[in-house]
Amino acid sequence: MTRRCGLLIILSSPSGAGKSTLSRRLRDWDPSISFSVSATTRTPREGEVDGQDYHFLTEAQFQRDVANGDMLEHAHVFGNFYGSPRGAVQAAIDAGRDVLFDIDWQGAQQIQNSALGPHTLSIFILPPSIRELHRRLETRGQDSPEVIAKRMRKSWDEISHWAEYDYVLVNDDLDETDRRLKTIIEAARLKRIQQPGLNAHVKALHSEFEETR
Ligand SMILES: Nc1nc2c(ncn2[C@@H]2O[C@H](COP(=O)(O)OP(=O)(O)O)[C@@H](O)[C@H]2O)c(=O)[nH]1
Ligand SMILES: Nc1ncnc2c1ncn2[C@@H]1O[C@H](COP(=O)(O)OP(=O)(O)O)[C@@H](O)[C@H]1O
Repeated sequence: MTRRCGLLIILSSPSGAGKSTLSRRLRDWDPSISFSVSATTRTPREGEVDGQDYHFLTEAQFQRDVANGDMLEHAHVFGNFYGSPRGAVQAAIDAGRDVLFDIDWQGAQQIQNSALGPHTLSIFILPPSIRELHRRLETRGQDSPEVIAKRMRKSWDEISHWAEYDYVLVNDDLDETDRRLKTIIEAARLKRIQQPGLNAHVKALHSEFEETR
């Protein structure tokens, strides 16, 4: 039987709109979803664990991985490099698991345009307002005022790609956004391409039909 290639679930949003929060909730809801731990050259935030939140690399290490073809996609965001290590994604795909990516629009485009494109499910998270986006970055309390200002300046660059995604959610009420996100994933899992076992099932139905008519 054809092996199932899981869904590649891509979440993008301007910084602070809530994708890390939603991504954590998704993984609690279904631990079989494999989170693609990105590599980055940015400095770890307080509480971030290497290998869990990100693989924190030097720029030389990052560029070496890119040159070796070890990044499925990569991009320069807010002055740092970010990329999705290919090996872990391939291992999850080989195990038939869904993979969750928290990446920017550049990474989303690269995966959508690759051979894996037909298996992607892309979701863009919009904030309810720019003012609320700013408030969330401030209340998250993890970035300096300069870093927050930079992310706010760049927010429109990200938002302007909203229409390139399969689904768009306005993350106003967190529980409601979370519920909608799970509904989208449940529906995508029922797409024909996600159920290769259907071919065998329909074949069996056909044999039975021929025998009984
Ligand atoms: N292309 C790409 N973007 C990434 C990757 N990992 C994170 N990003 C994006 O980089 C941006 C900054 O991420 P981060 O520094 O964690 O800040 P945060 O979004 O405010 O939590 C966000 O838009 C992420 O989606 C990756 O592996 N590839
Ligand atoms: N719907 C929401 N309503 C209010 N606060 C939210 C909501 N979603 C996320 N937050 C908060 O906003 C801040 C930024 O969220 P986060 O998930 O870190 O964003 P991102 O990963 O997109 O940068 C966090 O403090 C988070 O708890």
